[in-house]
Amino acid sequence: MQTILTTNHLTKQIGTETIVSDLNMHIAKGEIYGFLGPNGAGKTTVMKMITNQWKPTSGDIVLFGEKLLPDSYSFLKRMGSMIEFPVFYNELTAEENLKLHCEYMGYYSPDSVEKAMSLLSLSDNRGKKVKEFSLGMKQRLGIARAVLTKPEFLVLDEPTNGLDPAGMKQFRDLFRMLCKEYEMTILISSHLLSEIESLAHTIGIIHKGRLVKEISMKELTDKGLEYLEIKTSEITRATYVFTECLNISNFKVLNNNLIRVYTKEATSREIMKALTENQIEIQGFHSQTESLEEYFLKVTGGESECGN
Ligand SMILES: Nc1ncnc2c1ncn2[C@@H]1O[C@H](COP(=O)(O)OP(=O)(O)OP(=O)(O)O)[C@@H](O)[C@H]1O
Repeated sequence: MQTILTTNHLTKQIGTETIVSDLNMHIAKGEIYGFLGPNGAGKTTVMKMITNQWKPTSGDIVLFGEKLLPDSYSFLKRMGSMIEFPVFYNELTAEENLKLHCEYMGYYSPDSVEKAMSLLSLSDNRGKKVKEFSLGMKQRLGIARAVLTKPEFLVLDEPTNGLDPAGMKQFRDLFRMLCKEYEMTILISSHLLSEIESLAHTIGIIHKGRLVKEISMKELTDKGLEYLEIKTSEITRATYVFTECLNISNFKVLNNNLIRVYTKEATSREIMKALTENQIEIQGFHSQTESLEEYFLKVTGGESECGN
């Protein structure tokens, strides 16, 4: 599997504050990588370093197989990005802004501007000055500019900001299409779990500047987020049975009579059998599936500010 981007111990300090810390991220060619984290986690900072806007304090970034250096301008031609709020020449029209970007990037393809505007449903507004654009329209124009030169790698920072639900869905469909038909690799940040869940092949979860988890959606699904919740007044003995008899390490004591066991290491039948054989009184026993949202809260220590 070819890798488009790897970061090695990527760290960014501003003043005395470490905003991104020892971050090791891996993005495979052709995938949509969902970069998930609560507000202020460090997503934008990482994206600014990847797009060479900010220099890392330490660590490095390997992009398209080569180390990114402060003067690595050629890489940028292979990338499209929209980070934070897109900025345009407000007195120029949407079409003029896009044409200008093509010139700036040295990209000459006669129908690219038209195509990008049509992909983003902007064709009817081509002649409108950007200063007359709504926030959602600017966001569309930002994506149009990012995809204009058919980049291999697209870096999008919370691209659905300012969009209504129909617009969000349209964007998701567009990203899937760009990935599948244009073979673009896409890094997309979000604090909205629902957005990432249905889109990404891999998710990286950042929390307080650290990548706390990087996992493929397939692995996440296969791993199974199914768990059993067992109610018993004999928590200590039950945990002993898990570790000593069943060799289960993935469980969590929720309170003094409730325990949650992630069931990949043993079947629920085996768990029930072992508990009853050890004369542990079971007051409740049921299986549930953890949502990605719960998973996210778990790995970020329950401090997420996420919402749907
Ligand atoms: N120029 C700066 N100077 C000092 N601190 C900064 C600067 N830019 C960002 N930070 C701080 O770095 C941390 C990470 O910010 P960043 O914007 O990367 O997070 P984020 O995950 O993109 O958040 P959000 O989802 O709110 O956009 C925050 O605590 C922020 O206050």
